[in-house]
Amino acid sequence: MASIPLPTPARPLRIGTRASPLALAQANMAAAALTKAHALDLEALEIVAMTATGDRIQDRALAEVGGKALWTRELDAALDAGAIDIAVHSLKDVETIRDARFALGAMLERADPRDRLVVRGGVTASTIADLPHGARLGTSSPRRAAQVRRLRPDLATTLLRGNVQTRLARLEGGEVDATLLAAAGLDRLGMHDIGEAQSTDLLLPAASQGAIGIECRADDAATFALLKTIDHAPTHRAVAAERALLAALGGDCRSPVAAYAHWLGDGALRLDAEIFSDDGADHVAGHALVTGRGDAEALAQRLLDEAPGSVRRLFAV
Ligand SMILES: NCc1[nH]cc(CCC(=O)O)c1CC(=O)O
Repeated sequence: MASIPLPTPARPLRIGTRASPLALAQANMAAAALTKAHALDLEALEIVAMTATGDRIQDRALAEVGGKALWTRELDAALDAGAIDIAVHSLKDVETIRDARFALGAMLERADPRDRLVVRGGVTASTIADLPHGARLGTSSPRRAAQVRRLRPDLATTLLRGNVQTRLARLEGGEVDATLLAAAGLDRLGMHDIGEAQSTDLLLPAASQGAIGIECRADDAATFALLKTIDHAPTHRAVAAERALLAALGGDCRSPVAAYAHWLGDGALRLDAEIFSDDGADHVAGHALVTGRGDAEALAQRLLDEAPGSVRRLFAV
């Protein structure tokens, strides 16, 4: 570790992030991990915030906007140009197949991977099953929409976009009766009391949910070595399995896919996955013990083999 050149106030490490409050909180977590691991001077790190395409578009479903890398394009360009040294991402929003110019040096320890159900004032429900008949649930996630339609075909799922604060404001404004948000995001914003966590048995999370990934340029060996020192290996291996499954399906964060890997008491890694048709009417679920990429890919293939056409048609395999 002594051989890794550390950033200094004279040559600070520039940490690139999106400018949303959640992204900034995550960038500060990455900075804190580096500071703690290496007793760095605070001025040895510099946060560089930028707006992503996905942050600018608020009125349409991102699935409709199309195109790739809605959350990463600006950070990728800055990293490639040398304007920043590392980029901190909500890994859930990052494409599974990345340009070879970038290397994922670290994942921070995963936070609570669950979704929380948040209801507006005047509605009482702690689970999806409790929601009043016909309630309107807003989400921008095709996965959450499909899961909710499957559990509660009577609910009206509508589009609700924007960052966490915007969604909560629109919920309180009465636009919808309920929404689902990642516990990790709420907690990182200090909103520990907002919403009720939903069991992963009923509502399997998205691949990478709750995981923060930190990338550097693939040819920047010193920064890669620095990131390695704050990598949380159990998180990295679990999340890599989820991402391998999603990649094998040809999916991304806009696909109706849920995948969650967690460590069992005996040291084995169990990967659970579900894939849905758009309307949530059809779905396939399965799980496997995984020791590497191949096992996750095999589970993806098994799910596709078992899936009805309505589900299979969504995936590019
Ligand atoms: N797609 C938006 C997004 N990307 C990551 C998070 C939460 C933080 C995380 O999962 O690590 C969120 C908000 C949400 O889904 O509620």
